[in-house]
Amino acid sequence: MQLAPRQIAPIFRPPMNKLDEIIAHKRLEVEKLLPRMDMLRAAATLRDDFRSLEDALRLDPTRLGMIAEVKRASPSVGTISADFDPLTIARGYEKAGATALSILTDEKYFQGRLEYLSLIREQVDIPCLRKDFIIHEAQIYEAVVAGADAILLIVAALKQDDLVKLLDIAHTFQLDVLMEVHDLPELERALDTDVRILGINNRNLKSFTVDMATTEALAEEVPDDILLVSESGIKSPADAARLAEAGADALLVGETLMRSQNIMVDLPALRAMKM
Ligand SMILES: O=C(O)c1ccccc1NCC(=O)[C@H](O)[C@H](O)COP(=O)(O)O
Repeated sequence: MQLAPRQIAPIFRPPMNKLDEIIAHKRLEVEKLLPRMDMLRAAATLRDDFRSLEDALRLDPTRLGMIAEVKRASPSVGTISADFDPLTIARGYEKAGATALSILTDEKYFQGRLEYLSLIREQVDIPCLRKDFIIHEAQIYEAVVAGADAILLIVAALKQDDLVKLLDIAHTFQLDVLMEVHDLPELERALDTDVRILGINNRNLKSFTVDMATTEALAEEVPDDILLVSESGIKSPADAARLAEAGADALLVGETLMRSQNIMVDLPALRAMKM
């Protein structure tokens, strides 16, 4: 008697969204970083010159704080700046009244470099945030050694245990953390930690849709003592005023400032009156 061949059900794997893809790549980068982790941790403990992002954002009670982003390219729009000069951009932002800088250090997806952070940090006086996808403590030590005053932690990219652990390590180093959320379950997870600076990203990192209503919907749930930063897709003073009205304390703006032809006018114009 001949038996019918066993049917093997095909394994269904949903296609990776961009955030999953970036995180998968970060895991490979972290593997390469691990042999240097102990050395980086030791070097990181020597630093004591951190600039407080939180203090800087609280300094002016009347106007929105501005975290201006040094961003050469992005997955959603491709190349933003063909003749990219990170130091000139950063100095221009500082001169135009930025409260802090966000510097993309991811190479594969944003054409950034860790060296841009070190270079800029030496030449400006405002806090510098390492904008990358941090999933492991080794990246925090690397950020500290490179000169970061703050890092980004994306709730959607981390399990809760890791989120709490990485936040704790950052705070041990006096490194501020911008903790980023995009929806209510992520916000609830963020509020379950010692978060002090909360970013609401108007961009969905899985689909790239951008909607200012994201900040409007979530801001109501954020306690007053937590600094609220609205991020992404901010194009005009009208957008800024809308986000101030929603309760934002600060904005994080990349593409619009990168494309500005007159940063001395355009950057201050986005620093709307706080409500
Ligand atoms: O900007 C992207 O395309 C992007 C894609 C996938 C993950 C993250 C991404 N951006 C990170 C950011 O959140 C923005 O760089 C930042 O908020 C500034 O946004 P914008 O003012 O719209 O340049």
